[in-house]
Amino acid sequence: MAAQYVGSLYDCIVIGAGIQGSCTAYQLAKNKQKTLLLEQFVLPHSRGSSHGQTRVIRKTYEEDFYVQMMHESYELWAQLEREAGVELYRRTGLLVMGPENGEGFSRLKATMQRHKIPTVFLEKQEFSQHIPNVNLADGNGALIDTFAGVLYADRALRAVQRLFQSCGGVIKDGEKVIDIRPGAEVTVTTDSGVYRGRSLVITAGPWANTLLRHTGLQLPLKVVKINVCYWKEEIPGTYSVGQSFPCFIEMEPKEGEYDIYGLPSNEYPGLMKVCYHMGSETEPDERDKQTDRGDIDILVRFVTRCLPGLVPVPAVVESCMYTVTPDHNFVLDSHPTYGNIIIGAGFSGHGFKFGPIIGKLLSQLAMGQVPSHDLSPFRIQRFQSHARSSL
Ligand SMILES: Cc1cc2nc3c(=O)[nH]c(=O)nc-3n(C[C@H](O)[C@H](O)[C@H](O)COP(=O)(O)OP(=O)(O)OC[C@H]3O[C@@H](n4cnc5c(N)ncnc54)[C@H](O)[C@@H]3O)c2cc1C
Ligand SMILES: O=C(O)[C@@H]1CCCC=N1
Repeated sequence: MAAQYVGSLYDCIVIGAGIQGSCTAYQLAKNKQKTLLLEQFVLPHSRGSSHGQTRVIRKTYEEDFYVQMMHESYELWAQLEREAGVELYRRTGLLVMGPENGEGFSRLKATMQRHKIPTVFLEKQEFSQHIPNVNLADGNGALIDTFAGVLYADRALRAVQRLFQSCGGVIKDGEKVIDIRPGAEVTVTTDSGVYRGRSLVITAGPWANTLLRHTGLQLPLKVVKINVCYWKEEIPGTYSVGQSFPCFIEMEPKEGEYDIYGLPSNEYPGLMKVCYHMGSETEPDERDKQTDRGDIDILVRFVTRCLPGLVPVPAVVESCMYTVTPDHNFVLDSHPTYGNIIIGAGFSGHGFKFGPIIGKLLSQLAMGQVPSHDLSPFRIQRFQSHARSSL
């Protein structure tokens, strides 16, 4: 057999140049680690989870651990803006509407108060004065997280990748990883090369399990296609950033249904993004064959009831994917058998805002450091009854 050429040794190889892999690679390079970032598609691309113009950023979480991570993530986004010299965040506020006496909404209110997050609690009588052109459902309460806003996602991803390269990091795009050989030095084979790393970070989004198979591990991840819907304003500007319209989340619109969320019209003038926080299962490489529109039916009913200034038929539908864990919490952990393989996965449709802090935490794991936040909610061990390991 012909000897295969094995390329130079990196301190760390990161697989996947979505927001999590790119932020991790940047943190590693900033810490003087010789780092290679591998991406299967030619960049930029729209086949994973990090593309598109906008994402919501907020501290509005029920769980203390997410709020604590978001405190630092906001600081790191601001630092990225300074380093890159581009605007990545626009403050709009976030309106949260939810069953006033429901468990989720009550927990959210309590967490906001406990963490002293600047919040306006809206009484029913004053709701339409503060938020015109929105119908608050009977039985719903409302609050505004005043520092929440919009992240410019595509711009942020490009900025982080640029900063990574400016620290000496190497990006090889259009190179699909086809094999991983664990060991003291991990060997990573792509369709056009072989690389070695002292550590490996797998941040492959919807393809996480495809790659983890090479390491004998499978996680309970469900990949779903999201129909990203934009809706036309009857009167252009009604729900726009220019009119200070906030992002919003409606929690549990109906029993058994997932949240619905929206962002003010901005990237496509006259169109507001309103989406359902779940989709139908898909294979990541077969996304466009998944044509279920049940989520769009739910959105049409919601827009008709709640947002009377929008035409209740989506004007633009784009596609994206979530990789969802059973508890909707992330996976941030070392591989159970190979301590130098680090996994960032299962971001469950809410990971973008955490990109910089996740990058910091995964890089700390890859460098063998103690992570600066408690990662116990994100351990693989919590899936013990689900995880299928062939090791
Ligand atoms: C419609 C939508 C709306 C969202 N809204 C929000 C929001 O408002 N706020 C928020 O915080 N989050 C939001 N999210 C979630 C957030 O965008 C994701 O959690 C985040 O982008 C996940 O990033 P990732 O890097 O894990 O995955 P990806 O972006 O999918 O990156 C993984 C990368 O790995 C590459 N890869 C996979 N396999 C290989 C291989 N074999 N070789 C080389 N490369 C490989 C892929 O090509 C891909 O580029 C939203 C997501 C969607 C889809
Ligand atoms: O993560 C977010 O903030 C958005 C909006 C709520 C549902 C999922 N993504």
